[in-house]
Amino acid sequence: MHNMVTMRPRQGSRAPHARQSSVRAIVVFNAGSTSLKFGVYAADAGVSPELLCAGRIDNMTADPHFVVKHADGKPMESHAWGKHHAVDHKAALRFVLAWLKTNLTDIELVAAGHRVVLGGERYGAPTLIDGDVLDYLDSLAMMEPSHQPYDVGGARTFAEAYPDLPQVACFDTSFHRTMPGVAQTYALPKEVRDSGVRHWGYHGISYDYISHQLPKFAPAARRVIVAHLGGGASMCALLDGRSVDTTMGFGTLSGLPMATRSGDLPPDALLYLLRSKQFDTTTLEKMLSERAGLLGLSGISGDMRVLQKSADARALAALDYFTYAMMKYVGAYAAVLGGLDALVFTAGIGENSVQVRAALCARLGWLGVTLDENANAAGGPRISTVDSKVSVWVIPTNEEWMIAQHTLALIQPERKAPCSQ
Ligand SMILES: Nc1ncnc2c1ncn2[C@@H]1O[C@H](COP(=O)(O)OP(=O)(O)O)[C@@H](O)[C@H]1O
Ligand SMILES: CC(=O)OP(=O)(O)O
Ligand SMILES: [Mg+2]
Repeated sequence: MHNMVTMRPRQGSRAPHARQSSVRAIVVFNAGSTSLKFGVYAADAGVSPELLCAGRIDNMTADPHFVVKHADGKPMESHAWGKHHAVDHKAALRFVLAWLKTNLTDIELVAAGHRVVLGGERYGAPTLIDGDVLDYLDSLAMMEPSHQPYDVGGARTFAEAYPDLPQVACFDTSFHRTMPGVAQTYALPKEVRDSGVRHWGYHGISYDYISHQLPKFAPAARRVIVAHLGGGASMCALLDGRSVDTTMGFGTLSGLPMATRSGDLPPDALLYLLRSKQFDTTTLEKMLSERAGLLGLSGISGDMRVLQKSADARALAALDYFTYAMMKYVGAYAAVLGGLDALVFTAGIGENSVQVRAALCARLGWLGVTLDENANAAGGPRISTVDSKVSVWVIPTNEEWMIAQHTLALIQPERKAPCSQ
């Protein structure tokens, strides 16, 4: 075990011998739609990546907050920019790098790992990054414009600061390449399917992590649905730990309604909006990704914390719509799986919203789900009663740990990749 990382004193100079005792470490970045998360992990520790400190910049477009914690959860640093201030992903990553450089006296960075949402036809597994890889991943921004540019931009920004360090990209889409052909396909002519219009599926790094955690809690569960409910939200049907279907489709707008993203919308409605000239492709995309979903439905906010506190009927209607959409997919995926053994909630909303978990479970009584209200209020891990036919869990995701594991495995090929934390 390494000692807890130390913070450099704000005033005064670096300890003269800090370099000799420095800990070799990697930094991992996870750029989400509303946040930039990062983790610093020891590079030379045992088989499992050892966290040294972790942090995040949350609510980046409205009220950005920077928080860093030691591995044991003790606060290390916090900073707020103030309301109505926006921090973009490039500025956020630069801020984190500057903070690491200034404040961690005993860390020597040796590599970086990045979450990249879309790996395309070329990458079904994590890869070391070079200029050619970045150019290919950049070219996919045409398919997924809301995360891909700043995911790839993160690797480019890191390379500006540390041009000689290796970097690794881990893809959201990789985990879903186990889906059967029928679930990866849209009913389109071959030349269109061949141009990359297929059901990619996202949040795969998170599902991969959960698939390795769940057996510790529910070893016999074979037919599982995981609900990753964050700023972006999706559900995944897993059979024996492998993805067989998932709600996000070609890009990150489809499937469940999200904070500000529409979720499923019929193609004829999109054509109508373009044909009637209410929107062009740019304004349509902006509306569907920034003004739709829970924000569009409620007219109040896309932030679940705000909606849950509101007594406004529009907020209640938006919450109702959210759990209704989830219920429909649970029904569909129970059919795909031939039944259901376990349901897992994860990510910002899934881990924290007692209300959303209760509302979905209440809709799933027909499937044999019985909620334990006290356990739900306490945050789990098990939130279903002992006699519930389907066990229900709250398991915090850890995409950063998963990326750290892949990054270490690629920069140290002799290292044996463990399956679980
Ligand atoms: N206590 C809470 N109750 C309900 N929702 C919450 C709570 N804390 C965070 N959230 C929701 O979690 C979302 C962010 O989740 P996260 O997984 O971090 O998102 P992302 O990776 O997409 O940035 C926000 O939309 C926020 O509303
Ligand atoms: C893929 C995606 O939507 O990611 P996030 O939920 O982190 O925005
Ligand atoms: Mg996320």
